[in-house]
Amino acid sequence: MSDLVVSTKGLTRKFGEKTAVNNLDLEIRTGQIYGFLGPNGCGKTTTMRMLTGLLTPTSGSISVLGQPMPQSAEPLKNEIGYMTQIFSYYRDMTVLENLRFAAEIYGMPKNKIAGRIDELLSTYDLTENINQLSGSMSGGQRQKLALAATVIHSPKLLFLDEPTSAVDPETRRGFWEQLFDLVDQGATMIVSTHFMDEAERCHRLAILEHGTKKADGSPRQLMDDLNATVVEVEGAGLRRVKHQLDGQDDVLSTAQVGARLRVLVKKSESDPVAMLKALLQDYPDISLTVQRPNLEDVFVSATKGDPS
Ligand SMILES: Nc1ncnc2c1ncn2[C@@H]1O[C@H](COP(=O)(O)OP(=O)(O)OP(=O)(O)O)[C@@H](O)[C@H]1O
Repeated sequence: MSDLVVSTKGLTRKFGEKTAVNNLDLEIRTGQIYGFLGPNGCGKTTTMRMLTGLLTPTSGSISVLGQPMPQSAEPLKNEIGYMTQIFSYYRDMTVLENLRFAAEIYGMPKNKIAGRIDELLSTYDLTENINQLSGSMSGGQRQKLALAATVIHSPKLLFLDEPTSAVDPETRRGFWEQLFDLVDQGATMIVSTHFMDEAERCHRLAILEHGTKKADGSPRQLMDDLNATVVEVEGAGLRRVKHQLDGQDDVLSTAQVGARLRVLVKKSESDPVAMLKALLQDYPDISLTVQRPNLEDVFVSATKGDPS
């Protein structure tokens, strides 16, 4: 049996003249956290809406859990959970009321609802908030409620659209621990993000820009396969050094990170340090060292853009 949970071929969505998603081929396997990494407007939400059957593609095909989308959206409703970018539960309802409402939407058997809600309140640390209006909760608590409501029917496949963009780093870490618990229980998930640290936690990633997939693979594989050498420059006058290097043929990008300038040099350059030294003869006191690539380097090299 195929372990493909989601596959698409040539998936495209246009809005008038605008191509939001362009010829996207995806293969997402069971038990993975698969990330869509890209800046605002690169097509992450549009892709998720097509994969969940909420939006019809302009062209291309989609298979989700072995069934065609959007035709199978209704029968697959109970197998899928979708946590949208904006909190989509009722702010003027309590935590308990929202969870009961979600259970009813999924048509859960009445005798299972109370037990499942108790379980979720405890897992997501919401027991004390049970009678609190969700509109009066903190962003982190609301996010836990949204996740609890999304998984109330124990879906096999979860879509999470920029789930942690409104919460602090500690809450984000805790949230990811909960995602790994869900994977451990057998779920597969697709998570969109524009945070590098979040993308690095995914098993696999697709880097998207202007609706096009620029690269995909595991974060480690993408870093190992980077088509550039990373050189860090340290010393005085980094802003001037940057301006000197920007636009040079073999320099893909420069970015200042604190007191260092991170320079991506084309892989075809056999001695990038010597090449940079030659360009920077007027700066005798700077030091240059080759560094391991990180995911941001991969992103910059794949898109030559700004991760926003
Ligand atoms: N209903 C729509 N009508 C017209 N254009 C749309 C529509 N939905 C999305 N778009 C456009 O398609 C492109 C992709 O948008 P999308 O929301 O998928 O990006 P995204 O990567 O999810 O970004 P964000 O995180 O900001 O939502 C954008 O240029 C957007 O303006």
